[in-house]
Parts: sequence; C-alpha cells; structure tokens
Amino acid sequence: MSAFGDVLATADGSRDPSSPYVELERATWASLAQASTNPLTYDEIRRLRGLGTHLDLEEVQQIYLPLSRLLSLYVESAGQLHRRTEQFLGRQQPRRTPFVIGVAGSVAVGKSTTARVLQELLARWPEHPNVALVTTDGFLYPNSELERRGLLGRKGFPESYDRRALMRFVVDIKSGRDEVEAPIYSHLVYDIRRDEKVVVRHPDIVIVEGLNVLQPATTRDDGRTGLAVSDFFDFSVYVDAATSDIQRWYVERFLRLRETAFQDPASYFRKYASLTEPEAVAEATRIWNAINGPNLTQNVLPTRSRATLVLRKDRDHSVRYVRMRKL
Ligand SMILES: Nc1ncnc2c1ncn2[C@@H]1O[C@H](COP(=O)(O)OP(=O)(O)O)[C@@H](O)[C@H]1O
Ligand SMILES: CC(C)(COP(=O)(O)O)[C@@H](O)C(=O)NCCC(=O)O
Repeated sequence: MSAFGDVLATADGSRDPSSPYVELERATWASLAQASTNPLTYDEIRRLRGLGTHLDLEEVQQIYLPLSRLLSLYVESAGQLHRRTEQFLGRQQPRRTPFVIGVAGSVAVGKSTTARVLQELLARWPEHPNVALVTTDGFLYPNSELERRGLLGRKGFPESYDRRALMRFVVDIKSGRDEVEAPIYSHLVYDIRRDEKVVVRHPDIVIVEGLNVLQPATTRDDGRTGLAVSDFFDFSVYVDAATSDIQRWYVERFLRLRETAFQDPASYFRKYASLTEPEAVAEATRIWNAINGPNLTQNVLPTRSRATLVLRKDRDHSVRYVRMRKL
C-alpha cells in the first residue's frame, strides 16, 4: 500500500478532526429518519422486504431511508451545479447526465440487497423517478473466454471482467446517451446470457453494483494509467462487514440456494442440490476459501477507503455505523 493509502487506512473509522471521514453511530444516523420526508407508505416499505428474505422493516426505515434522502440531496445539488455550469459556459444544455452511484463490497455482503432497496427508495422521489440498476456480473467474460484465459476459477477477480466494455458502458451513460445496453449474467446457468441485454433508457440515476466497481485504474503496457469506472461515479457506497461474518452469510446463502435455485434442472449448480448439509457447508467453504475470500482480501477490501460512504454491518446485517467523506 502506498504511503497515502496508509494514511487513509489509519484514518478509517476515525472520529479524529484530522480524519477526512465523519462517522455516525447507528442511533445518530437513524435519528435522521425522522427528519426525512418519507416517500413510502408503511405498506410499500413492507413490500420492499420481498427483495431480501431477511430484510428488516426497521432497517429500511432507520438506515436506508436516510441514505436515500442523502443521495437525493446529492442528485438535486448535481442538477443545480449543472445549471450554473451551463450558465457559466454560456451553453444551454437542459438535461444533465444521469447521476451514477457505485455500490461495492464483497460477494455475499449484501450489495444486491442494498442496491435494490436504494433503487426502490430513490425512485419514489418525484425529482428522479427513473432509477436504473446494472450489475457488473454482466461484464464478466463468457465462460468460454474465461476458460481460454485460464480464469474459470477466478470469477469475480478484476481480470475476469471485460473492463473495456464496462468502461464503455459507464462512459456512454455519463455522455448522456439516450439508450445504453448492458449484457446480462445468469446465476442459473453460471454464464453470460447471449440472447438478452438490459437497456437503460433516459435514466435520472444509474446504480452500478459490483465487487470491483471501486478498483483503481490499471497501468497499461505503455506505462500510462487509464481511467477507472469510478472516475465517472457521482457517489459510491461500500457495503462492509467483518470477513468472518461475510463468509458465514455466503455459506448460509449457499445452503438456502441448495433448497431453492440449485433444485432447478437448468441450474449449473444442480450437482449441489443433492449434497447433505455438512457436505454443502464444506463445498461452500471450499469455494469461499479458493475464490471469494482471497478476492475480498486482495482486491475488494483495499478499495474501501475510495468510497464516498461506507455502511458497516454487524453480524446480523444491521448497520452499526455509517462513515462518509467530509465535504
Ligand atoms: N440488510 C439485510 N438484512 C438481512 N439480510 C440481508 C441483508 N442484505 C443481504 N442479506 C442477505 O445476505 C445474503 C447476501 O446478500 P446479497 O444482497 O445477495 O449479497 P451480494 O449481492 O453482496 O452477493 C443474502 O442471503 C441476503 O438475503
Ligand atoms: C458473479 C460474481 C462474480 C459477482 O459479480 P459482480 O456482480 O459483483 O460483478 C460472484 O457472485 C460469483 O459468482 N463469484 C464466483 C464464485 C464461483 O465461481 O462460484
């Protein structure tokens, strides 16, 4: 890690005035919920629980609602800044580019759940109803290409993605193109779906969720450093938890999938459906130790201090504190 990285690592979580972060304990953060106008009815919040099997109603109200309000403030300010900048430049481009939010974190930490809840909540504000969600797994190379590159056992590592295509996607969004397509990954068949794409049309906000969205730019063969997708983010959230908890959530999810999705005859993981519980725990632990754990340590965790905001979870997924960059 660079000297600068060390400085940030020490500052992580600090309430020291010299830290570039401000940290709010759960109770303080949750108290902001009362001040936020709630755009959802109680029933609508209840329906959100369908997104994550164990998503707690209180958690949505106390943590995700204030977060969506904060994000909404940022979107509003970006609109104001856009108008003033256009005025300054003597231009009159009426439409600002979509506001792009990156959601990063380990496999099984709860990125998809966080991103889907934020999508639902943000879309309730009339100022920005069109909120698109794109997951970066669509940008993984197809299995055939991963095999050709010797990367089948490294799905989720930075080199397993078509980073050029992901960058193109984000650049197209931030250029203000009306329609942008992204490929789709199927967890069922464990490969890219060649027959389908997701089309993002006139979004107000785009959430880009994935393991590696905060990866810094890589140095190219000619020695020049390129751009990183996060250079085009207006805001980023890192979903964080202790590694031992994340590993447990991974194994628990694997056990649940064994009883549900893995039963599907089309599932690539059909072979796991017939495992006994101890065998399933052993297999999930093996996959964690071989792929997702090392990827977390080597690639994902080092990007945490690049996020605008960190949601730190406790062992039951409840958010213990929120840490954000000072403005
Ligand atoms: N806020 C939450 N409260 C309770 N359970 C959660 C929460 N977020 C995620 N989970 C559970 O944790 C597991 C991983 O979540 P998921 O969103 O699929 O993670 P990721 O997208 O990071 O792999 C899932 O089983 C999910 O139901
Ligand atoms: C598809 C993933 C790489 C996640 O991708 P993301 O959406 O974060 O870009 C991950 O969920 C995964 O399946 N990891 C590979 C572990 C394995 O090979 O089973």
